[in-house]
Amino acid sequence: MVLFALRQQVLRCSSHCRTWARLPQRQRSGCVYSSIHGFNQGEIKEKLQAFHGGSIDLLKQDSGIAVLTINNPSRMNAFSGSMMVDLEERVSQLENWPEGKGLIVQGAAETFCSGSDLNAVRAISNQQDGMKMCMFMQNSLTRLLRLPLISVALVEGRALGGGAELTTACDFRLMAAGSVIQFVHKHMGLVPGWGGAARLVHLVGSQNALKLLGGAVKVDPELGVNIGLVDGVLEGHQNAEGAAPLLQQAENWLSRYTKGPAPVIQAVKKVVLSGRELPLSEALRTEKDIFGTVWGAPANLEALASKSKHK
Ligand SMILES: CCCC(=O)SCCNC(=O)CCNC(=O)[C@H](O)C(C)(C)COP(=O)(O)OP(=O)(O)OC[C@H]1O[C@@H](n2cnc3c(N)ncnc32)[C@H](O)[C@@H]1OP(=O)(O)O
Repeated sequence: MVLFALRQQVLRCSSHCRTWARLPQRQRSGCVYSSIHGFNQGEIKEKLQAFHGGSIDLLKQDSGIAVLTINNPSRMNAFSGSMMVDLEERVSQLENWPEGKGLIVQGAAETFCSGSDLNAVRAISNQQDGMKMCMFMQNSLTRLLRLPLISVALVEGRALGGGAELTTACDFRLMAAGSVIQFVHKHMGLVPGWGGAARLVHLVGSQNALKLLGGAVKVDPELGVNIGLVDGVLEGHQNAEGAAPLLQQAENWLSRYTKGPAPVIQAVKKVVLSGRELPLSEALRTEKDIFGTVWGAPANLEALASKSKHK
């Protein structure tokens, strides 16, 4: 049932953009939790809104690459409750962006994100609220990862706790020299709850995931690359002499994958997503359907007419 829903989601968010946009949020979101799991999104949103501070800012650019900024510098970009709600809204905006091809997730003011805001955590430290927050963030980060955009986390400074989990909700991770990703949950008497452990196992394998979580290991760029968590290392810090600004470096890095028409780039992400999440026979059927959305479409006909050679 869940797999069928995912397949439908992958398809719907592909070719039938207008139909997709008309569907109720609940149906088109690809959420993990809904009312059948006893999850009431409106209720937890209202609760989270009470813990304000900071924002999640979205800039959609003509290049088809959007920049999502975690913006709460006075708390090292920790996620307040209202920022969790903001994130869910920004993800909805990105789900409805037909021209979109890529996404960069960064932190403001030279650091990535220090996880959930400990003031909010203290206020909702009871079991029930904790579970609701966990489900809310899992839904948002799952939808982020399932966007039909190629996404990259640009890690500068520290990505701690929930911030480390957020990096795993992107397709790729780039680290600036001197940066650290650290799943500090164990030191907080916790384990990841925003889906970070499940995604980490997929990214680096269970042995490495156990080491990173069990040892709350500080992952620097070199270790990150060695274990396959990190896809590239960027030169210097923002404004370092001689180096391009980090965001520019990340855009350059990403542009090799986002070059081309949006429907084709989105289809690329969708076939990989279905291969990643569905059993083989389901993934093959989904791939066939996604193939159907690009076969004979303008980009395909244009390429055929130009008799292009791939030398
Ligand atoms: C399922 C989710 C699990 C989680 O995410 S649990 C949260 C995990 N994160 C943490 O425990 C981070 C705790 N903070 C730290 O370790 C340090 O503040 C950190 C990030 C290494 C930065 O250290 P420093 O450079 O020395 O700066 P600092 O400590 O003076 O911090 C500057 C101001 O930012 C605040 N801050 C940093 N991280 C925060 C957070 N997560 N929640 C709330 N406030 C946070 C910190 O309290 C300080 O504020 P103030 O200037 O004292 O008012």
